[in-house]
Amino acid sequence: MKLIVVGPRGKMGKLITQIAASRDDIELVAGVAPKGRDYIGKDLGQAAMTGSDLGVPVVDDLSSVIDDCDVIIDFSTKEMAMEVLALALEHKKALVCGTTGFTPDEMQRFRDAGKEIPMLYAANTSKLVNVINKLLEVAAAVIGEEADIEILEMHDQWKKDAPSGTSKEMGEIMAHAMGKELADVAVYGRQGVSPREKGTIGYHSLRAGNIPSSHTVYFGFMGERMEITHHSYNWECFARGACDCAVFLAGKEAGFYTIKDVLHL
Ligand SMILES: NC(=O)C1=CN([C@@H]2O[C@H](COP(=O)(O)OP(=O)(O)OC[C@H]3O[C@@H](n4cnc5c(N)ncnc54)[C@H](O)[C@@H]3O)[C@@H](O)[C@H]2O)C=CC1
Ligand SMILES: O=C(O)C1=N[C@H](C(=O)O)C[C@H](O)C1
Repeated sequence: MKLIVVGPRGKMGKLITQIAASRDDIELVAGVAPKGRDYIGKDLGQAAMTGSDLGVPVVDDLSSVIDDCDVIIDFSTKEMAMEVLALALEHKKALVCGTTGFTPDEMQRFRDAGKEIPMLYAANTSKLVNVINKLLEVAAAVIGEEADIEILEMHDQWKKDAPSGTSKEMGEIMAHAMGKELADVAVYGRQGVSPREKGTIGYHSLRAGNIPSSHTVYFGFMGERMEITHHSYNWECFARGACDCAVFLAGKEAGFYTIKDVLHL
């Protein structure tokens, strides 16, 4: 499977390149970085610090290399991800997008892309987080209307979006399990009347230091509470999952896929 990595110097792009370079079932064909970076034209192995040259370049123009690949992995910015999506559609290439921070309309463009290309969107590519999502679905269906539900997510100080893509997905899963839409039940920050209406979902985002990613969902009852938590110690779990998603997508029919398809959840 021939792979292009967008943003190979980013936190995720670097790890994805390193993991892809170590796998027998992935052949890297290029990295794509922003114009003006001093590593444009250099070996992808140098840009992503894989420890040895990979014999393929970092370019600043995806369209110049896109026809050489089977799958593109994009963990970049919401602006770049939209450009990548447009080129993937034009060149009929499979795309794994793990970038977060999109509006509902932008998310719909990814779903629509599945009519023309193999498209996999995953706000979180950790296996454990996706297992947690199943637990949340069950918990919300059983106690969602009785509990005070609060999501607390923590990330590094550089993260551009809040709330995290994962917490939005967790909220959607719980809202749907209660037969509702997230937009109708999400409350951001501890504002307004207290206690809050049951069945609503409170959102809290912390940004500090270099915390890779933590998500905790609290289900508060009188006299007891339940917490469902995931902590990552670094970004490797997400990078491994992203490579698994790319291998899964290679050779697939056009369609909108999620990591649940990859993990059989
Ligand atoms: N789905 C998941 O499991 C995960 C998703 N993410 C998401 O991935 C995205 C990236 O996160 P990080 O790696 O932490 O960010 P980062 O800021 O470290 O990396 C972003 C990369 O995108 C590149 N980029 C920006 N504009 C570009 C352009 N025009 N052309 C080519 N490359 C461009 C930058 O050069 C940089 O290398 C964020 O949206 C984040 O929320 C992060 C971790 C896990
Ligand atoms: O930016 C990050 O770091 C992460 N972003 C994703 C998100 O927004 O949920 C996934 C994970 O939390 C790490």
